[in-house]
Amino acid sequence: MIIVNTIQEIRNYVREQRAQGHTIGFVPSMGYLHEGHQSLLRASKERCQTTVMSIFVNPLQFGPNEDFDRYPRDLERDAKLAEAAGADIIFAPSVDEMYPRGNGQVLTHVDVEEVTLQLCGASRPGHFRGVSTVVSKLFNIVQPDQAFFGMKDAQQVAVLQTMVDDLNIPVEIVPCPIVREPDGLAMSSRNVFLTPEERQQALVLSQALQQAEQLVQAGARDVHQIKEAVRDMIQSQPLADIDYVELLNFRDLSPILSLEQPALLALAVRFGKTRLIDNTVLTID
Ligand SMILES: Nc1ncnc2c1ncn2[C@@H]1O[C@H](COP(=O)(O)OP(=O)(O)OP(=O)(O)O)[C@@H](O)[C@H]1O
Ligand SMILES: CC(C)(CO)[C@@H](O)C(=O)[O-]
Ligand code: BAL
Repeated sequence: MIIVNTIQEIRNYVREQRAQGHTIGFVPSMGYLHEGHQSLLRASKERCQTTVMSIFVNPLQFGPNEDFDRYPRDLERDAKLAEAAGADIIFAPSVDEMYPRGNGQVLTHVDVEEVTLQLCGASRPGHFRGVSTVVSKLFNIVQPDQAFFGMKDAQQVAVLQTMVDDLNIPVEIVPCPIVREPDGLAMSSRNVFLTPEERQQALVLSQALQQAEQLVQAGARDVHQIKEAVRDMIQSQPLADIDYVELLNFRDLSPILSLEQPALLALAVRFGKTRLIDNTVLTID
């Protein structure tokens, strides 16, 4: 597995691949890889001739009281998992390489409006500004044909799709399905922080989403009623502390009163110090 740390090296590599006529697939990540990341790499490998993965814990998208310092990191382990799933090269820059002005600072930001107002955009102020700024930098550095993102971060996909549309960035955003543990918990690098008891109670998230799917299948259309059923089920677990449960129009994340299709049912819930997100897209058959 080739690992490079500088912008110059990854640019040189991509230039060589392009000279051979290869298309470039790109999987941006913050590392500490799991099967979710590997599914993105496999999707890229299927569709593109060269697959670049970036591993960068981006300080710009973390709030002052969030978990930037304790975010799990293990590049050696990541390199093995990335190689097994088909990555050709890892770009793992330092904070100074990405932000040479120092202290993770930039004077230019990319701000996507409207689709950042709700969900994680509301509960993590500045988060999506950090995401869209670093992803536009990464797109400029790697210049991929296609970029692969997990639907676990459904709002992130909406924000980045809006960014590439509005700024005419020549990359296709490819959303990929959520990968779950056998018991239903959505895979996340942050799952390692859960105590066994929190891990057990966190199963309620996927169960509550499934229950909502069943309610809709049985004819429920009232958004308030569906959200309340999800909240009640999550709150039955004493360690669960709800940040949000929202049901929005899937296309533009605008509020809805009664179920339209497709609709995004998204939630963020804390278990101890660990904040987990999950979602499902509700459709009416
Ligand atoms: N369970 C999953 N299924 C599919 N894609 C995933 C999953 N988890 C993360 N991804 C995707 O992997 C990419 C990199 O995400 P990231 O490195 O932040 O991993 P993460 O596990 O989501 O971390 P965390 O949950 O701690 O934010 C993103 O596009 C994200 O949506
Ligand atoms: C897209 C991303 C790599 C930007 O730092 C991050 O938000 C993530 O891992 O989802
Ligand atoms: N996958 C989103 C990265 C974050 O939580 O900051």
